[in-house]
Amino acid sequence: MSTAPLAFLKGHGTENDFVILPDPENRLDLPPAAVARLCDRRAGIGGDGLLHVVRSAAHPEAAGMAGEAEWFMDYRNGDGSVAEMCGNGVRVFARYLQRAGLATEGDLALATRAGVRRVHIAKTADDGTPGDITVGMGRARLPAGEVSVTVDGRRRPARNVNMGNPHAVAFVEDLAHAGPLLDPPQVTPAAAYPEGANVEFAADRGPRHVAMRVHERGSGETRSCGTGACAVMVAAARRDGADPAVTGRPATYTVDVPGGRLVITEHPDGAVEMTGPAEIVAEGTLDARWLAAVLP
Ligand SMILES: N[C@@H](CCC[C@H](N)C(=O)O)C(=O)O
Repeated sequence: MSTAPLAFLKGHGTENDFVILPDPENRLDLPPAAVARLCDRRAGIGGDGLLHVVRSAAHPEAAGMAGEAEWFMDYRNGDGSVAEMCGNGVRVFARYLQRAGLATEGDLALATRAGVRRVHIAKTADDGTPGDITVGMGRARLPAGEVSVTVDGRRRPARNVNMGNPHAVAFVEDLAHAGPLLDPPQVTPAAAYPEGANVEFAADRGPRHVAMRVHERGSGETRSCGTGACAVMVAAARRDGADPAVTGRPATYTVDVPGGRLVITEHPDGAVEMTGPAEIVAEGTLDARWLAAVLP
């Protein structure tokens, strides 16, 4: 049983919110039930997910990246499951490092389960507003084969896009057509997503401008998903005849999410970049008695 006080922070990126647990030497055992309790909005701190901040060299999944990236984002979904990548999480993770004096404005490399991600922290404005953060999200993979998403009894064609984690993107005329999104939409064929799927519903707002809602694997409907916004951008560019690999020109889309706005560019070599805000909203100490009951 752990009784030592434990520091936490709370942050969000376009209202995709996270419990942040700094643990440089990877001393914490974080079983799924403990993560789910920390992310519980009534019985815990509350968050869509958890960012466990660990030195790459101290984590078995990241030690191989330690030469390139000092810090590893050990990301967990709100239900305690592990995910490969979290786009909003990377920005919030970088903001935490900046606030803690472990990173400065400018360039930074972070280790994730999807590989090393390059990050740029823009300059803080004169009024103190922190600069936006740009993340090199890697290349999208578009597995072959048709997929579809069924919600409220209506089946819609979707695009299978992998941004390090799996997404199904369905275009709709109206985001309300996604329904209440209380349950995971059904994605078929299930074999296309052996590890489950994040499901995005996207609607046009103007030229190179879309809006989306998302049901996240392991978290439910959230107010933003960075990898999901990138998946939507990539699917929209293919649909619009703007695939940079074909046109030879970068494509930039604005993606509105319920919690804000992200700007995403795909380059002719396939590299996807996402820019958006990230904010730390609180820091504190977990109650030792509560923690002893939650952590093994
Ligand atoms: N909110 C994230 C994605 C988090 C992981 C996802 N739920 C999964 O299981 O793949 C983002 O901003 O990308």
